[in-house]
Amino acid sequence: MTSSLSTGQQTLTLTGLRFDATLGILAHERTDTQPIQVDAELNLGVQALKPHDDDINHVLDYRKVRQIIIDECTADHVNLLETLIGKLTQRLLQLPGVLGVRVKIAKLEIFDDCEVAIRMESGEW
Ligand SMILES: Nc1nc2c(c(=O)[nH]1)N=C([C@H](O)[C@@H](O)CO)CN2
Repeated sequence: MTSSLSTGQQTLTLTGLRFDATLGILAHERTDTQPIQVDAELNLGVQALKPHDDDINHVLDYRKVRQIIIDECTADHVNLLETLIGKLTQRLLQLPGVLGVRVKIAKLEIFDDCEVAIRMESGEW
């Protein structure tokens, strides 16, 4: 990694993004939506400490990342959390400038006594 007083390792994070999706193997999970929560970290690599032109067009807009997460997770029914997190990870790795992805997807209403979730780390970290 380049070491300089004018650069740093940058990570874009979206935490606690909640929305409804159709996901799971049970009969009601095929017909009804359920709440899920997505946490995502995108490794943007070494960046200037300050963007040189302060222009939204020259950074990865987190509004776009948020919408991609929602769209990817709500596009189709899938049986497994593992399938969903794989699809989402692949999509986020395609974004410009993204070197690595860490994603966690939690189903919020499966158990009363614990949260159930899956986490994936892929690419460069
Ligand atoms: N490893 C997994 N185990 C289970 C999943 C899953 O996606 N990955 N899903 C279910 C059901 O859909 C669950 O929502 C109901 O218990 C069960 N186990």
